[in-house]
Amino acid sequence: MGAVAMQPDAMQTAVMHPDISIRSISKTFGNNRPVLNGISLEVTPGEMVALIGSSGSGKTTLLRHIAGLTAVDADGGEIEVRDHVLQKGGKVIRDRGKLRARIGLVFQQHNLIDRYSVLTNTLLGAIGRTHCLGGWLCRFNREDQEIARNALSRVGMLEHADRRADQLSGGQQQRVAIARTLTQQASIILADEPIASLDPASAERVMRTLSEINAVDKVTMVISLHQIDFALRYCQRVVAMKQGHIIFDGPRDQFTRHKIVDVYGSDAEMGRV
Ligand SMILES: Nc1ncnc2c1ncn2[C@@H]1O[C@H](COP(=O)(O)OP(=O)(O)OP(=O)(O)O)[C@@H](O)[C@H]1O
Repeated sequence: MGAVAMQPDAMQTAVMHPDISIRSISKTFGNNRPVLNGISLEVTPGEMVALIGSSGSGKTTLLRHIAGLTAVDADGGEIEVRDHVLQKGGKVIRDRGKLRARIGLVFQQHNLIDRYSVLTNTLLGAIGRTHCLGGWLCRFNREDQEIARNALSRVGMLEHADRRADQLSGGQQQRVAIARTLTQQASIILADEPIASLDPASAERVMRTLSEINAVDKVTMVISLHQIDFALRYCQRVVAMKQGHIIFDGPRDQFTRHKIVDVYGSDAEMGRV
C-alpha cells in the first residue's frame, strides 16, 4: 500500500500535542516563599530541553514535580504527562505507576545500587514489567536481559556488565543510569544535573549519549544543567528559571549573552557561567 499523505492540520496536531503539560503550578515548603511560582510549560514529544538557572532557582523541584515525586500546593495547578493527569489539587494521582513507568530519571548522584552489577542495575529499568517477590527478588526474562545488554552496548558499557556499580567512574555510572532508562523503555527522560560532577570528557560523553537517544529514539528530554555551553550545544530549547519563575523559554539561538546576565546576574558578568 502506498504512503498516506497526512493533511497539514493533522500533522500540526500530531506535532504540537505535548508530552509534558504544566499548568500554573506552585510549590511552597513550610512558611517560606514559593519555590515554584505559577510555572507553566509544555514540552513536545522528541524535544530536548535544557533547564537552567542559578542554584536554588527551583530546577530540581520542578523536575521532581514532573516525575510525580513531589506534589504541588493544594491550589497549585496541575501537570499532565502524555495526556494523563499526573497531579492536581495538591495530590499526585494514585495510579501513577503506569505514567511513572514512562519517565526515566537520571540524577547527579545516587543513581545506582552500589553492590549490584552493572547489568542488574540496568535491568532494574525493567522492574515495571516484571514480577518481583516481596518487592526485591526479581526474575528478569530473556527478552529483558537482551534489552538491557543492548542498552549497555548503546552507551558503551557492555564490557563492564559484570562489574559492581561502585567500581565505576562517575561518568560510567551516569551512562549505566541512562542504559537503565533505555531498558525501562521510557519515552521521557528527566535528568537532574547529570554532568555536574564529571570531568569535561566524561560530561561530553554523557551529553552525547543523551543526545543520540533523543535523536534516534525520539525520547523527550528535560535536563537541568549548570554548564551553559553544554546546554546551548546539545539542547535546541532553553528554559531558564529564576526564583521560582520561568524568565526565558525559547530556542537556544535567542538565549543571548544579555539573557544569560538576566538569569545569572553578577555570576555571568564575572564570567563564572
Ligand atoms: N524538601 C524541601 N524542603 C524545603 N525546602 C526545599 C525542599 N526542596 C527544595 N527546597 C528549597 O527550594 C529551593 C529550590 O531548590 P532546588 O533544589 O529546586 O533548586 P535548584 O535550582 O535545583 O538548585 P541547584 O542548582 O543548587 O540544584 C531552595 O531554596 C531549596 O532550599
